[in-house]
Amino acid sequence: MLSLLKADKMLPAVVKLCCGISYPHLRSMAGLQRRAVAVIGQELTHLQRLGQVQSPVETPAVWSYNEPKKEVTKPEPGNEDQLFYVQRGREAMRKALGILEINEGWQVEMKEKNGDVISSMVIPGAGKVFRLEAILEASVDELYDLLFVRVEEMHLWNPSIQQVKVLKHVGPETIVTHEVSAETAGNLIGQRDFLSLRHSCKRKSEVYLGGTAIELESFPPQAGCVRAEDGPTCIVIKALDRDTTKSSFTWLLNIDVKGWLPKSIVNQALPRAQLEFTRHLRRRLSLR
Ligand SMILES: CC(C)CCC[C@@H](C)[C@H]1CC[C@H]2[C@@H]3CC=C4C[C@@H](O)CC[C@]4(C)[C@H]3CC[C@]12C
Repeated sequence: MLSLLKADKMLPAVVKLCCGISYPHLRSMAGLQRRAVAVIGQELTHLQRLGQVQSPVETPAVWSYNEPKKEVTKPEPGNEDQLFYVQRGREAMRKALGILEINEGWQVEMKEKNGDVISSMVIPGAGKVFRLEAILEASVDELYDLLFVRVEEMHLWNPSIQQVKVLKHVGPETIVTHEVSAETAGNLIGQRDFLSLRHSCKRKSEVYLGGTAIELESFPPQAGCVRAEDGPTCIVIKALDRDTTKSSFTWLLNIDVKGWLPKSIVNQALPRAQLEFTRHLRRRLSLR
C-alpha cells in the first residue's frame, strides 16, 4: 500500500503524527530513545531543505504596535548597509516591545520558587511567544556588559550555547551575530544555529536588547545544523527603584526552531531553555 502513496511526502507527516500521539510516552523515554526522535526530526529537516518535502506556507505576522519614529544614525560614507541594519534592528525591537506591551491574554506557563514567571501568548502569524519575568541581583550596566558587550563569551558561562560570534559591528549599538545552540539545549530539539541582527538601546537605568533573524548570502545554513529563526525578540532590563544592584529582567522569546517537530515538544522546550538560560546567568552573576 505504501507504494501507492508518495512516500517522500507521507513520511514526515506520519512521523509527526506518531510523535504527537506518543508525546506522553516521550516524556518518560530514556536518553537514547529521545535522541533517536531528535535525529528523525533533523533528518526530516534535511529532506525539507533539499526540497523533497513541502512545508506549510507561512503567513506574515500581524503586528499592532506603532512607536513614533526615531532619528536614525547617519551611515558612514561608503557603507549603505549600515542604515538598513540599524533600521531593521529598531524595527525588530519596536515589534517585540509591542508584544511586551500587551497587558492581557498572557497565559502563565511556569512559576518558579525563586519568583521567575514564564507566560505565553499566541501571536497571529508568529506563533507562540514566551515571556520570562525575573529579578536579577545585578545592575543594569553589568547585565548590558554580559549580554551585549561580551556576547561572544556567553558560551563560557552558558552550556546551552556552543558559540556566539559577532560577524559585523554596525556601529556601537548594532551587531550581526551567528549563534549556535549546544547539542543538549532544548533536549529533544537538535542543535540549531541562528543568524541575527542584535540592536541595543542603553539608557541610564534601563537597557533594551532587541533582535531579529536575518539572511546573508555569504552565510548560508551550515551543514549538520538546522537554521532556526530568533525574533522579533527583546530583553528589557530595568533598575529596581532605588536599589541599583537589582534589576528586573523581562525577556520575550520568539523562536521558530524549524524542522519537523510536534508543537507540543517545541512549546515545552522553549520555556525550559529560557529558565535554564536565567539559571546560568544567575550562577555567572554569583561568581563576581
Ligand atoms: C530550544 C533550542 C532550539 C534553543 C535553545 C537555546 C536558545 C535559548 C539560545 C541559543 C542562542 C541564544 C541567544 C544568543 C545571543 C543572544 C544575544 C544577547 O544579547 C541576549 C541573549 C541571546 C538572545 C541568546 C538567548 C538564548 C538563545 C536564543
